[in-house]
Amino acid sequence: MDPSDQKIFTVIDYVIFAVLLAASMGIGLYYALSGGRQRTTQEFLMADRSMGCLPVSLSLIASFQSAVAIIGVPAEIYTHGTQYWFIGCAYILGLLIPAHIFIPVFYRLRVSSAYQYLELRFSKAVRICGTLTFIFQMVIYMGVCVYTPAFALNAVTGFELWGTVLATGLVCTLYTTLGGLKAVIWTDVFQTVVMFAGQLAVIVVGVQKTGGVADVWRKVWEGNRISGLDLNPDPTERHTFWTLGVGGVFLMLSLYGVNQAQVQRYLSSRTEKEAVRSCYMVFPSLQLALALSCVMGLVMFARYCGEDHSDKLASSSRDAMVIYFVMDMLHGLPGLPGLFIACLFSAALSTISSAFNSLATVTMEDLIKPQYPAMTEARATLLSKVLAMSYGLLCLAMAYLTHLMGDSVLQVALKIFGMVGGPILGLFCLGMFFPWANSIGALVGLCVGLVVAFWLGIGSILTRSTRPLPLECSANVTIAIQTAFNNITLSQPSGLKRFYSLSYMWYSGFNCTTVILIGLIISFLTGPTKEEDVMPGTLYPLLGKLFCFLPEHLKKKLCCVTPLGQTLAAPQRQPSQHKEGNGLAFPQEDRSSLEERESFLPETLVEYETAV
Ligand SMILES: O=C(O)CCCC[C@@H]1SC[C@@H]2NC(=O)N[C@@H]21
Ligand code: NA
Repeated sequence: MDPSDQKIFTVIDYVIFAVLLAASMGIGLYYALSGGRQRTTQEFLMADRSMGCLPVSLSLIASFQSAVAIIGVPAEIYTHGTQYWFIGCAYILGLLIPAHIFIPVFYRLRVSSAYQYLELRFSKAVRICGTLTFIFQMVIYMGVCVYTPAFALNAVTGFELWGTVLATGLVCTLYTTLGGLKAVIWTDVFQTVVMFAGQLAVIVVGVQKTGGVADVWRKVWEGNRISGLDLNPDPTERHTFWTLGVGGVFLMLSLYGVNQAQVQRYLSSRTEKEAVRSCYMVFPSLQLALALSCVMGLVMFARYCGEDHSDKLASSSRDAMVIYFVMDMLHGLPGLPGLFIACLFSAALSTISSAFNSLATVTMEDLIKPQYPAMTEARATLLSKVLAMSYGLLCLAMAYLTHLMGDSVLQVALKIFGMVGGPILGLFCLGMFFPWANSIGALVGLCVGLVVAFWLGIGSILTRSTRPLPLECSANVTIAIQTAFNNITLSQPSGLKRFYSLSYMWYSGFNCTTVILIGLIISFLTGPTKEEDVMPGTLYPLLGKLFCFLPEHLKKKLCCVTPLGQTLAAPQRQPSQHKEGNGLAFPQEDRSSLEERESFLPETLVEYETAV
């Protein structure tokens, strides 16, 4: 079946796609005209901190589950087998650590942007560098997210490419600009449901058309697509339990721990407990999303293994082959191709809108407001909307740049997170877990971390070649080819080549560690910070918890838990400066939330608060 010539999309398919765009617009308009009508930045950027854990948890998933995962993961499973599924093991620590370390610290500082933390802990310069790094990361990532669905569809179905990119970009910019974070979160909820429905439809139809579950299982098993637990410790091995299960934890922390898009959702929760609960609720839904995309890849393999389809897709990549598979399964079933298109664009829209909104937030809170503190709410909100619009247009330009990247889109996205998200994670860990770290150490650490990350990333693009598994699905052929492959002992790269061949799944962990090490070394060289000079509430006594077996005097030196009774030197700030939202001082809190904070913050902080 060559889909490009057959009429795939009936009217109903276009209607379903149009309904998705209209529904998203409708939610955007609803929040533009209801509630506070998006008149304050607290509402536009923080949803009035009024959200419940269900919408927040679905929105957390939608933010980093885009068309890249919907297309890239099945392509990954089809090509390399189910090893990638072990990334699910990283979701355990990857969500527990944000829930019990990052969320409490951010929530109790009541900041609007994660990068305000960097000023409280270090200095304004560190905050600005962190913000600019985040903007860089999200703009590139948005480009990949806009481009992926449009390119893949165009390659297979002739679906109008730039018209789609424009329609997606404009609809998304509009409802994000009109409805603010409330609209983004509720459209994310709707779009996540559509995303799951679309993938489920493809799996059900695909299994049915490939001869049923037993047949599919036999083919993927004999096709050597069910990967065992690969405990190979070699860090240059692309996908093993270690690179995915452990390296993936750092990837998850860079996204669900310190990425502004997720931090903003945690901070938009009604209470800290709601925020922690929403983080817990991400786990089952994320596992479901991972399972759906992996099973889709297995069904696709079962359908095509042994047949040679490369002629039909000579030009396009494995990614486009996923769309070919979907259209091959769904054509002739009116409405289902449209449902999958809606699923693809739901995945893209929910990620892009989260990126727009978080970019507008940090630009306002971290770059503009501190320069113009006297700006009125009305002007600040208007400016936030203009920013959301301009980031929308910028991402369309980035979409074109994506055209030039080589790898599979999943690999491109994960490399971006590793190369840029890793150093940012390192910066926050340096601040939260190491009281001695000072601003110079943080700045130099971040810069060196980014330079090394890009040196490694670009080096790997220039030297990398992944070895796909053979596409045969009869056991003996596959094993024969497999052993032949293994017998070609690839000359083990040495020195710099070995450095370049580090698995991209280790980028987050490697770059995070670089920032921490360099940051600590420079801090010690330039005079480490004394723990009493550190702003209370910006440290988490991780070392104290890790080394709880140490004797008390050693622990005191190591882990910054200020013993009870010593009141901290109250930072030289007048109570009048306690302004909500600028994050530069602790806002006056009513007793209730103060009690809530008691459980976590070093006791002395409570004394400090009551003393002030
Ligand atoms: O889908 C994307 O846009 C990016 C690819 C997935 C990003 C990471 S992988 C681990 C975690 N699980 C997800 O579904 N997304 C993030
Ligand atoms: Na998404």
